[in-house]
Amino acid sequence: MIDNAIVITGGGQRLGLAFAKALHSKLTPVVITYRAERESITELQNLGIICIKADFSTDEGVANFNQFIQSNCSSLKAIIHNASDWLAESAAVSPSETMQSMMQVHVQAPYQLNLFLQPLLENYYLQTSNAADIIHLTDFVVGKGSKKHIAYAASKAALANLTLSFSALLAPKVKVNSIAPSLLMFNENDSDSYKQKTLKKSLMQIAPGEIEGVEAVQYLLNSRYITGHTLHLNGGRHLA
Ligand SMILES: NC(=O)C1=CN([C@@H]2O[C@H](COP(=O)(O)OP(=O)(O)OC[C@H]3O[C@@H](n4cnc5c(N)ncnc54)[C@H](OP(=O)(O)O)[C@@H]3O)[C@@H](O)[C@H]2O)C=CC1
Ligand SMILES: Nc1nc2c(c(=O)[nH]1)N=C([C@H](O)[C@@H](O)CO)CN2
Repeated sequence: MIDNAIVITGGGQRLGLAFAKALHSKLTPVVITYRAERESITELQNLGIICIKADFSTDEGVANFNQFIQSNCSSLKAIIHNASDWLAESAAVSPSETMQSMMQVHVQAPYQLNLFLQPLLENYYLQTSNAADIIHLTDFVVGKGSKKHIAYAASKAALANLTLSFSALLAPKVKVNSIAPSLLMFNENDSDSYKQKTLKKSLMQIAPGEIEGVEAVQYLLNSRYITGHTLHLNGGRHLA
C-alpha cells in the first residue's frame, strides 16, 4: 500500500507536471492522472511517480480512478484538482454539451473524489497529527466571468464554492483552498498579438510560468492554518 500520497489530476503537462516533479519524494509519493500518452509520462514513471490513465469526462472514469486509489493507498497527504479543459463556446459544440463537459471535469470530478477520498485524507491526519490538503485550481475569471469561456468560468466558480463547503465540512483534519491564476503560461499556439494583448491585462505584464503555481501549492501545503482561502496569482490584473 502507498502511504501519504499526493494525488495530482492532469499531471501530464504544464502546471500538473511541474507540481508532480516538485512534490515527489520517497516520503511523499506522487500519483498523477493523465489521458494522453507523452514522453513526460515516461519521464515521471522513471522518477518513480505513479501515472494512472483517467478520463473524468464520465462518472465511470471518476469511479475507476477512485477504485485505484482505494485499492492502493492507505492515506493521502493531499489531492490537487488540476485537471481542466479551457473550452471556449463554439458553433461546433452545443451549449448544453459545453456546459456539461465543463461541469463534469471542474465540478463533478473534484466533488465526487473529495467525498470518496475523505477517509484517506483523514487517515493522514490520524497518522501524523497534521492536516491533509485539498487544493482546487480555479481561475481569475471566477470573479469577473468571461465572454469567450462562459461555461468554463461558471464551472470554475462552482469549483471555488466547493472550497468553501469542503473547508467547513473537513476542518480540522483537512485544509481546503483554491489557487486562482490568471495568466501563468501561454499555450503553444498562442499568437504574438494574443500574447501582447494578454500580458497588458495585468500590472506586472509577465507570464511567470509554472514556478509561480508550484510555490503557491508549497505555501498552502506548508501552512497549518490557512483553509477556505483563495490564493490569487494574477499579477495585479484586478487593478489594471
Ligand atoms: N495556464 C494558465 O495560465 C492558467 C491555468 N489555470 C488553471 O490551472 C490548472 C493548470 O493549468 P494548465 O497546466 O494550463 O492546464 P492544461 O490545460 O495543460 O490541462 C491540464 C490537464 O488536464 C487534463 N484534462 C483535461 N480534461 C480532462 C478530463 N476530462 N479528464 C482528465 N483529465 C483531463 C489534460 O490531460 P491530458 O493532456 O493527458 O488529456 C491536461 O494535460 C487548470 O485547472 C487551469 O484551469 C487557470 C488560469 C490560468
Ligand atoms: N485548463 C486550462 N485553463 C486555462 C488555461 C489553460 O491553458 N488551460 N489558460 C488560461 C489563460 O492563461 C488565461 O488565464 C489568460 O488568457 C486560463 N485557463
